[in-house]
Amino acid sequence: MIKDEGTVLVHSDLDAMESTCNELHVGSSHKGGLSDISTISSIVSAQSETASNSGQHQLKVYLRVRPFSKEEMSSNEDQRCVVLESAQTVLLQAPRGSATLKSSEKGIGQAVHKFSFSQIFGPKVDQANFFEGTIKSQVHDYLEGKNALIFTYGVTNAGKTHTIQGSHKDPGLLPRALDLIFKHIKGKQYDQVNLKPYLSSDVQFLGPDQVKLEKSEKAALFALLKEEDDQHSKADGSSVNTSTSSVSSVSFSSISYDQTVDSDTTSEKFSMWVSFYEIYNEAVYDLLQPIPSAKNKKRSALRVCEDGTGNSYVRDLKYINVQNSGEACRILKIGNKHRSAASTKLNQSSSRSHSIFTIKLLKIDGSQVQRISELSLCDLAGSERCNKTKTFGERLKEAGNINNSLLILGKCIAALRHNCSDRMKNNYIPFRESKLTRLFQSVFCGKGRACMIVNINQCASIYDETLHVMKFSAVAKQVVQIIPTKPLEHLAPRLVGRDGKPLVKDGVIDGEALESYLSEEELLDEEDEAEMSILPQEDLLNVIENLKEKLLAERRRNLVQEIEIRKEMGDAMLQQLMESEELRSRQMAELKESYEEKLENTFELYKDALKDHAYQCALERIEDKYVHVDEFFAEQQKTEEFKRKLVEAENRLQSSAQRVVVVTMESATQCSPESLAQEMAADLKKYQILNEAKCAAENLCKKKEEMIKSLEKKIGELSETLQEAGESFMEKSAEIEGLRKSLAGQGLEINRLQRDLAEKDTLVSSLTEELAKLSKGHPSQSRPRRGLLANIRESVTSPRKGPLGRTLRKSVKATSSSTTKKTPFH
Ligand SMILES: Nc1ncnc2c1ncn2[C@@H]1O[C@H](COP(=O)(O)OP(=O)(O)OP(=O)(O)O)[C@@H](O)[C@H]1O
Repeated sequence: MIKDEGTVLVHSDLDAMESTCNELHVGSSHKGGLSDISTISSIVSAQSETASNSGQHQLKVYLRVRPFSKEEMSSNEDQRCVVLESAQTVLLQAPRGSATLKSSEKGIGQAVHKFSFSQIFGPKVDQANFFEGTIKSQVHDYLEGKNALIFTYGVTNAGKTHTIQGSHKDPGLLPRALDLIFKHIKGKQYDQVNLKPYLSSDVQFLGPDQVKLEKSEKAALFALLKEEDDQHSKADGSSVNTSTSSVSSVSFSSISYDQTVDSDTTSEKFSMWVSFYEIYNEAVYDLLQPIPSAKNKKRSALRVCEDGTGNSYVRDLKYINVQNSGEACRILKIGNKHRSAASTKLNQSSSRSHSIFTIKLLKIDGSQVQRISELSLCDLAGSERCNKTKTFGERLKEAGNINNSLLILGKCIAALRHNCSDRMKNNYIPFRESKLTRLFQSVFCGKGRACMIVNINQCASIYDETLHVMKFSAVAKQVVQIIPTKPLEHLAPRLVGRDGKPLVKDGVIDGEALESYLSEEELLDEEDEAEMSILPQEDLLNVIENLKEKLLAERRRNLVQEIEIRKEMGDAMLQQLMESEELRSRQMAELKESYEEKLENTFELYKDALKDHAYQCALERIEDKYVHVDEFFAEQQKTEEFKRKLVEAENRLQSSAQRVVVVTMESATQCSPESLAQEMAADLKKYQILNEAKCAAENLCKKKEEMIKSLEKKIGELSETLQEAGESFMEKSAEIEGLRKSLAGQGLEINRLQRDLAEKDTLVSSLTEELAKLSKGHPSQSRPRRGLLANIRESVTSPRKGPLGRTLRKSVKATSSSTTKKTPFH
């Protein structure tokens, strides 16, 4: 929050601040330009640097905005891309022509982005205020024994080297830190050179000859600088004052602190050692190592190793004892001369490597080293893109390596952030994928506090890259480091002898401790063999004895590890088998159920289909000539009625005919022939009517009989159809029966498979028991070792043929025969 011009109230609750990049819609004004805010941020005190007591620290991410150079000022570029809103927030507004603006116009992303930082330092902030506002408190913590890592991140030409090193007149963070440290230890310096940092965080006790060697190396290094200076001055044709004072004049006369030096009342002493190396094209080079004069001779790269505690260190890296800031500056100068720099399109002298300057401070009480603390300042190479910098050939390869290691750094930071946001998750952090992250790993994992300085320049031409850097930093800001609150005194460094063996108070070599202390890389390798050949015979024998012991111990460790791995693998296999068996039986049951269901459904479908079919057929056949049953019965009744009437008519006809005969006979005797003829005509007429009725009735009867016959025929056909339907139903039932039988067969197959599985279960459990017996025979060591992965790989890829496998079989035999006789490893 800006109180008034020139004053800033530091946000009391940094955690509450927005820590991610916020995308805003265009509309924020360009008002309140940089100069207003930059003057404000310059006086921010180190109050915000207070570490939390909980041991959790949000990664400090500072932003430094470089001022425009004269050329940039006079160019026509948009100079309003970066707007400092407050001491913690900054707006980035995409300039015309930038890819970001083009994308936002297409509706992808926004044109304005807002970022927050632990603290923002504008272009007018000078080096002294920047130091005060950023790492000064961390340097104080370092003097109290806390490790620290400070690294700068940004595109090329953004001011990273300027921030870390500065210039002779305007020194940067490193010279200021050195100066502060020397002021703090003034009068308490350990004036001997016999205690030297060793491996990652231990101390080596040097013998007189080693001390001599150290001194001569240092003198040679300084002589080299003098020589080079002489050569340069001859080439320049200027005269140079070669006295020590002239060299130490490189030190920072401009630095002045109100630092009261403690009076030397205690027996505490401090010894300071510095190293300077670079990571160039994924290879580590010692910048304090003279560059080979022969043109075709290459600099030798150093190896990154891990000590017994898993911390990475650069093997054979030179550490030089420095007594004052002048000497430290000369070391920095020598290293800078050897550093890989080149002229790129964007920067006249662009650092093409990541350079790391490390200061190790030993706190010594009497002859006891109480603690060792480490401060590293890392100047990362620029994160530019190749097309912007017009890089080709070697430059392109450099850019590729730079971008790759920065990409991995980004991945590590993102994974750390992810793990912080969800404590339950423990995502893999790819520290081992680049040398840079390997060396940063221990700090990020709690060995010390890290702090990131983001450098940007405001040029519109590099806006897209700058935005990328800002997004990276937004992620970094969310990383929370968990640092043990215990002071480092509790972790007093291990003191080792001249040949790297740990020393105990009475001077006796502790072989056991040594064995567990040395890393795999410290075991016999080609270089060791080469070194051995120049030792006297007695020493050689000792070395051989020592190596034999180490080898034995290593073999035992490998054996135990292999047994453990095999046991783990056995358990895992068993688990997998059980799981797959369970899965299979579940699948079988489900399959059975689904088959049964399908069969039932098909059966029902067939049944329905048959019914439908029969019904349809019957319907089709009777549809046209359908006669209702009631009608049929009515017709039958009518026929019966007609038949009855016909019989009656016939009877009546007969009786009439008889009467006619009688009457005729009577008439022939009694009546006149005329009346008789009339009567006969009338009777004949009656007879004719009756006969007609009879014929009609007979025709009707015939018709009805035909109808009955056709209906009987239809019924016959219907019963035939039903018969056919019944037969097809029987066929389908037989089919269903067949399917049921095959299902029963499958059930038997499942049972057989289950029996097989049970047999395999017993086999696995017998194997597990065997393994358990084996592991009982060999007490396990759960300490994880480097090379475990190699062992696993070996045992997984060639468990029978691999050397580890052979070792196991041999060792198992040897162990089983010897366990009863002796226990050599206890
Ligand atoms: N805060 C600043 N004040 C004045 N000048 C600065 C500032 N920061 C950087 N410069 C100048 O800008 C130029 C580029 O800076 P520098 O070489 O430090 O960039 P860099 O980020 O280290 O680049 P590279 O990654 O290519 O090495 C130098 O001339 C430097 O003096």
